[in-house]
Amino acid sequence: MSKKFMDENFLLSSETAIKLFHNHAKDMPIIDYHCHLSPQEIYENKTFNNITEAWLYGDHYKWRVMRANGVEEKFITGDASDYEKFLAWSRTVPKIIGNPLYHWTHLELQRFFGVYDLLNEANAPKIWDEVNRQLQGEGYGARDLIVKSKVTVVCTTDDPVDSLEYHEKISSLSGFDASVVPGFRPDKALEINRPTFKPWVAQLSEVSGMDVENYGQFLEALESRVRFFHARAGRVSDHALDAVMFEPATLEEATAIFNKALREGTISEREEKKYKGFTLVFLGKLYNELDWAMQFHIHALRNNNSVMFGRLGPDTGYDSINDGVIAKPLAGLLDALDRENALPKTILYSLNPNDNHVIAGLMGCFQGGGIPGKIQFGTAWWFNDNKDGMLEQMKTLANLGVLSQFVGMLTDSRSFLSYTRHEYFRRILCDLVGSWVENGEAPEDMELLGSMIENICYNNADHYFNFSKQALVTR
Ligand SMILES: O=C(O)[C@@H](O)[C@H](O)[C@H](O)C(=O)CO
Repeated sequence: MSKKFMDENFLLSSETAIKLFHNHAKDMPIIDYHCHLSPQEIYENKTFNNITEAWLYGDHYKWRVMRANGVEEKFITGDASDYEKFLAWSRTVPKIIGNPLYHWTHLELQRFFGVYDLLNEANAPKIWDEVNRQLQGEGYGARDLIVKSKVTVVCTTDDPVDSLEYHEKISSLSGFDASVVPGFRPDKALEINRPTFKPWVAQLSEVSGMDVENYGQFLEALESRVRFFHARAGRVSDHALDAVMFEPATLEEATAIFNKALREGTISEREEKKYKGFTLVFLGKLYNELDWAMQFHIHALRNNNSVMFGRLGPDTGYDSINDGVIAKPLAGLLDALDRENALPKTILYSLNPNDNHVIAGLMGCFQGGGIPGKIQFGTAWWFNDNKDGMLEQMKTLANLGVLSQFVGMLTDSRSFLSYTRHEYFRRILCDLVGSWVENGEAPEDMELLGSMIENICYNNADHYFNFSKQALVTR
């Protein structure tokens, strides 16, 4: 007898898993420590004219499967109407069984709108009307969805030159208890060989109010932005290391490379490794001083379709997974910081599951400082953000490290309806631990296991990130 589709025990295959989820995971609040939500939309409590706005305007996960199902771009990112785009998505959903979007779509319909129908083209008009009726009613603004999802912290992804005006405005809102904190994402400061570098250096000078005519001034201005973020409750950085490039370098070498890049525009691969090596160590030491967590998102292969990149820009569904050597350069980078007793709390994610054991093994080389889970193997990211990817990441972490110190899930999303990904993760986590109990691999000690589950769902992240409860810290 097959289980009912997505019932209250969805993904839970044992009595132990059911108890762990319903008694310990389900009602825990959420710290979403990495996402791409707009602080402005949060501040403005953005409402959605229809479900296409909320679901399809920025979600390249959906765009990819629509394309793979033969939907014309007109109905994805083109000039079709919102209703036509919703119909195109409704035709796609029955075809994506096995993809996590099939579950996420129905979880979001269930949890936010009380709709338990399977979305398809036939019932699309009815669901469109019902969901839009609710969206246009009370309680469906961006902030309402955050509160409804029991989110206590939203950590956005922000460029160092960002004014953070909306984070400041949100912090002065009364009656909105969630903290919306900035995440320091200095990719443009590191990507010295990209055309964005020189204009970004000029922007850095302008927003910091500091001359940036040499590398020393560049580092001073960059530091001023770290402290600007810190004063606004920023406590995490995030780096996209599409390739892990590290070579030890002196200040003089990094200075010469910086000047050459500004003067000539391009530098050699070795020079790039040295520049990134020195700059990442400089930033890592600063993160450590401020007790920030440093995140490395490794091995994305971005913007592979040059025609569509030219037409739509980045983060539009044309990225994939990079491969290459990360073990030695990553070890060198972490060791360079550790040697100066300045390795911050660090979370390592790789888009390439082949890196899982490399990361989980390396993680164990730099734990310490009395900080539980100081070095984290980050939750299954992007193309790994599915049942198999999550299980692989958690089993690898358990086998090579300490699963009970894991800081758990994040949405990494641009949609305010994505918080059900935390529920999805929590169900998979509880089923994994429950399976160990069923097999006699873990004791049926519900107090012990319940505490482990609650810690992974929330308490570990609360302790690890120590986000200021005070939304704006003037320090
Ligand atoms: O942070 C990143 O670089 C990626 O998460 C990127 O933003 C990507 O578009 C994404 O959202 C994957 O979930």
